[in-house]
Amino acid sequence: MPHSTLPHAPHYVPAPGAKEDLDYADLAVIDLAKASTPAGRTELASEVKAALLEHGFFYVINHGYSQTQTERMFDIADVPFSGVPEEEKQVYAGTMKQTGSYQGYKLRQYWHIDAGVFDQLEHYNVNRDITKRAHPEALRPFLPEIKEFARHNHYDILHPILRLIALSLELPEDALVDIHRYDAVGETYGRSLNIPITVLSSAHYRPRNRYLPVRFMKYYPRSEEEEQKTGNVWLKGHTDFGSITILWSQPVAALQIQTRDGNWRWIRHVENALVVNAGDALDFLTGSFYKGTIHRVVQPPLSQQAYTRLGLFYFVMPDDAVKLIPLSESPVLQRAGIHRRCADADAPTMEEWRRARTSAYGQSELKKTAEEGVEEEVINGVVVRHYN
Ligand SMILES: O=C(O)CCC(=O)C(=O)O
Ligand SMILES: [Fe+2]
Repeated sequence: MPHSTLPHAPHYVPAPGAKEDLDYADLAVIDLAKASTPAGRTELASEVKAALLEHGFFYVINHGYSQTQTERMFDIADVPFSGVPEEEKQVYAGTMKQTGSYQGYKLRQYWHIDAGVFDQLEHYNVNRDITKRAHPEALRPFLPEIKEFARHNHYDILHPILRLIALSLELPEDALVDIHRYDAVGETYGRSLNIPITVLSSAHYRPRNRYLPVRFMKYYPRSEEEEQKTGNVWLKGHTDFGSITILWSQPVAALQIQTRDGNWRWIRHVENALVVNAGDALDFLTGSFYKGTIHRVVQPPLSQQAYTRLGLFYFVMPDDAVKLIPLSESPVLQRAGIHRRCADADAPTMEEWRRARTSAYGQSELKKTAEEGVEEEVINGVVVRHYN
């Protein structure tokens, strides 16, 4: 589509880079341009393996979107927040607790953070059903571009990364691609491997998850009182629910990972790069060989505290019917030893895990543990921890 035909979106001006010298994590950079040849993929697979083992976070460059295309997506990402009246936002509010599913807005003050303080961030989750009434009016002109963005994330970024992860486990290249389909409408799958999934007949299987995993997210500066009561934590330490999360790097420093030695380190912004991290589903599928990485969001450093922070994400999950048990065919996992978080017979499907985690998040009662700042809850028989 030539640029002149695109609908106008006000330009979102991001904050300038952080001036402070922060304690940044040293993450590997995966150059996706090298993934076009078998030799390149072999090389990248070992880099991805090292990165997933060390931090569970890495950068991806050469992902196929130019700086201009990425900026345009950030402009669109701001529309649900700056371009939609508050009353209309209420109409499209999601019902996460009731349905265990993200759709539409998560409005501000929905999650309990700590000490009676609720969050100051909004997100807007896009669903696949792009019939007109499903989205606020201001967003409708951009639906074709959002759909194309989702398609690009799925086929041109996610699938190449999943091939590298499969190779790193010495599995057939498409082993993970096969359980992360874009359009899940009725077909059986898992053909290249004896993949541990619940195969439902195509006649009966209709995907219940109608939502594209695209998320726009905007954090607003908080009051001094809120900062104090929460120890500057904006979003508690957690692991993501899915297999991987693709975060489009943005300049406001606030995201931190908990390194394997227990320290919090900042994630540095890299212009037009992606920040990719492993979540619960990858942890289940690899018998904790690739662990979901704990991360949190805190108040930005002084030089960026006056700005909003706009995020753009693709939250990836295996198909709903996939049972989250280890890919025990992997010679790498066999050699490393497989650590199950629960017995295979009790393992949740992705749909069960997604719904249970979504409805509990920020709403459930958490129990303190013996460890300072660590709380936990039990979801589907599996212990889930939260870190302050
Ligand atoms: O805003 C960020 O940088 C991370 C947000 C996050 O961890 C999440 O939404 O799961
Ligand atoms: Fe997260």
